Amino acid sequence: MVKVITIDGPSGAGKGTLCQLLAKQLGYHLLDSGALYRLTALSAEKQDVPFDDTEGLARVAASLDVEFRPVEKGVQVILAGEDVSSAIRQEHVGMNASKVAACQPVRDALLQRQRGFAEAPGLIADGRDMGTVVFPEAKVKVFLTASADERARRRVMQLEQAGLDADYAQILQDIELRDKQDRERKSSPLKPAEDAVVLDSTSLTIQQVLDRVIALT
Ligand SMILES: Nc1ncnc2c1ncn2[C@@H]1O[C@H](COP(=O)(O)OP(=O)(O)O)[C@@H](O)[C@H]1O
Ligand SMILES: Nc1ccn([C@@H]2O[C@H](COP(=O)(O)OP(=O)(O)O)[C@@H](O)[C@H]2O)c(=O)n1
Repeated sequence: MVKVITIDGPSGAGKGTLCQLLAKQLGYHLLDSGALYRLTALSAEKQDVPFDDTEGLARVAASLDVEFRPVEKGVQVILAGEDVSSAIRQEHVGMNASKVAACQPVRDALLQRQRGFAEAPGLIADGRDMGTVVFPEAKVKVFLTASADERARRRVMQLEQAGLDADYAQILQDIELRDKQDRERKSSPLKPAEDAVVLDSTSLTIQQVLDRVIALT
């Protein structure tokens, strides 16, 4: 049985950072499911598929030509031969990802692709519905949170470090809107699985978060 550890939670809680560290420490594979929704949004934008065209969006999701290439500083995301690692991290792409992610046919189109990442010796799965829908049998499930203020502060620092523009008030507003959309949608809403451990990282360092999750494994 492949071991799966699911890390779900809202934007900026520290999921991506934690998952990379866990994957490295445990020697497990990594699934960044949010990247698949971001790629669907970016591809739809490139192909002029409107965000209310459910069938069109599902076709885009089903036909994503994507490669996750491990590099020294994380993972390079290649879409149809083009490096879109930075492009998919833009705030507007995150917002559009949240729109396409509310569409059940898109979620259906991505489900098997996500499950395919579960290979020996194990998988760290990062997202919103990893513990509730995609890997409900996972033995270790974490729901990572932090206050909206702290998450916006972290995102501003992250974007600035990547040389991108970042306005705190705008980012806080975007984070709160995306939280609301993700929590209130009918399809796979953002919520802790019943058997998830809820971890609030607001006043924890990255190392403290990592230690607490390692202790659960
Ligand atoms: N516990 C923490 N304390 C302070 N900063 C953190 C913590 N966890 C993550 N960060 C930083 O916050 C930013 C957002 O983290 P990220 O892992 O991308 O969040 P998510 O994947 O949940 O959106 C990153 O720059 C990361 O280094
Ligand atoms: N398993 C997942 C992962 C992401 N998503 C959607 O994709 C968007 C972008 O996810 P992400 O994990 O890349 O976002 P951040 O937490 O990095 O801001 C989220 O706001 C969700 O709407 C989802 O619906 N289900």
